[in-house]
Amino acid sequence: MTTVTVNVGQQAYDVKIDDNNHTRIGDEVAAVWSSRQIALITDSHVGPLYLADTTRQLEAAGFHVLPLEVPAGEQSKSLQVAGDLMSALAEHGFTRSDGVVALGGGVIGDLAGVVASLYMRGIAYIQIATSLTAQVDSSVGGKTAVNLGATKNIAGTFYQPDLVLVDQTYLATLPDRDLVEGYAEVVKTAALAGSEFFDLTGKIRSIPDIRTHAQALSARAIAYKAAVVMADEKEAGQRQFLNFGHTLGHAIELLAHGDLRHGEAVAIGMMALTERMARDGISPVDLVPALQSRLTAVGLPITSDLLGTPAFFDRLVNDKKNHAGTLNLVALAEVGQPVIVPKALSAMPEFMASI
Ligand SMILES: NC(=O)c1ccc[n+]([C@@H]2O[C@H](COP(=O)([O-])OP(=O)(O)OC[C@H]3O[C@@H](n4cnc5c(N)ncnc54)[C@H](O)[C@@H]3O)[C@@H](O)[C@H]2O)c1
Ligand SMILES: O=C(O)C(=O)C[C@@H](O)[C@H](O)[C@H](O)COP(=O)(O)O
Ligand SMILES: [Zn+2]
Repeated sequence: MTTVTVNVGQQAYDVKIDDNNHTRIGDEVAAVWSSRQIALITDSHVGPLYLADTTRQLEAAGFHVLPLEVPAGEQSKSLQVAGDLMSALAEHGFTRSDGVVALGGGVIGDLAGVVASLYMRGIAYIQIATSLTAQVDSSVGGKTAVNLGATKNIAGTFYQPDLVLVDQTYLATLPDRDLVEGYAEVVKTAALAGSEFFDLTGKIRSIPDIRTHAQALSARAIAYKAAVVMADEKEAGQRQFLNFGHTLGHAIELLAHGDLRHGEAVAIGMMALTERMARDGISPVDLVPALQSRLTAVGLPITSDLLGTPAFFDRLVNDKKNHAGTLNLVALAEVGQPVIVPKALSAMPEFMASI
């Protein structure tokens, strides 16, 4: 068992990484919560696989469980779905003594986090991370979000969970494409963290390699992310680095209308920005093939026709690192040395013209 403790202000919680966690859910939840009602939120892919057993374990530990299932996929990250879930909690008499457990990937974690943070102005929250994205990134740090129309993660909160359970056993049922999308966030984190972690990703040459090393990748990625979040929970400074690849990536993700997963779009965003920054002497030239080799080894896309289109530039305005018309782009001066490169939004079309 690897335990990473995330200490933010007056609140601290554990991220527990172990391939037996899926059998210990009742005990682990009971160790942090006394008896209460639990809204167990999952999606239509994870539910049929794990909802019944998770419910059984929580009930055996003395909890009353309200299972709530939403359609799988990014479209469930909406105010409508969040509102429907909160209405269900109200109908079932949930109070501030009750809690929300997210059982799923990043979509369920982000959505259930919104529900937990808004219902009665905040009730307790636990994440059981079942996808690689959730196990290396989204379950930790307290960013919750839904999308509004064409804008990604535009409504949300910073709201930390009481516990995160990570168990690579769940990945056995995760389809390859969803696994690989999560791996893009691993490459992002490794490039930010430094050469030791980045060199490790250089040894991942196939999808089976990701599965073999998932636990080690998760432990390293979460340790790095936890340290960043503890230093800057609300993204006033260094937490912006975790957005490497996301400014361009989120724009592409939205314009692809579901054809690209989040991690795939982030992979494209990391590559496009690094190529451009290398040309300006901000990023080292050899970082371009190093990133490209890690991403393409597992089949991640590295470019898109959507980059540089007028619609693409229109989307950049909604990035949370846009301050009064200046975009704070995250680039790498070296592996392990992220830097902020401010660019006027109005200068972006010319800046990216040659990509
Ligand atoms: N809050 C954060 O810090 C943060 C960080 C990274 C990504 N995100 C968000 O996370 C989302 C992407 O996360 P994701 O890749 O987990 O997507 P996802 O939650 O949609 O999961 C991907 C697919 O895998 C399925 N799935 C999940 N676990 C499974 C399992 N064990 N077995 C079988 N199927 C399983 C899901 O049903 C879905 O179809 C995006 O919305 C992104 O914006 C948030
Ligand atoms: O935790 C963070 O901080 C991140 O930026 C992690 C990202 O991987 C994640 O996709 C996040 O949701 C993006 O946040 P946003 O603030 O750009 O919506
Ligand atoms: Zn991300």
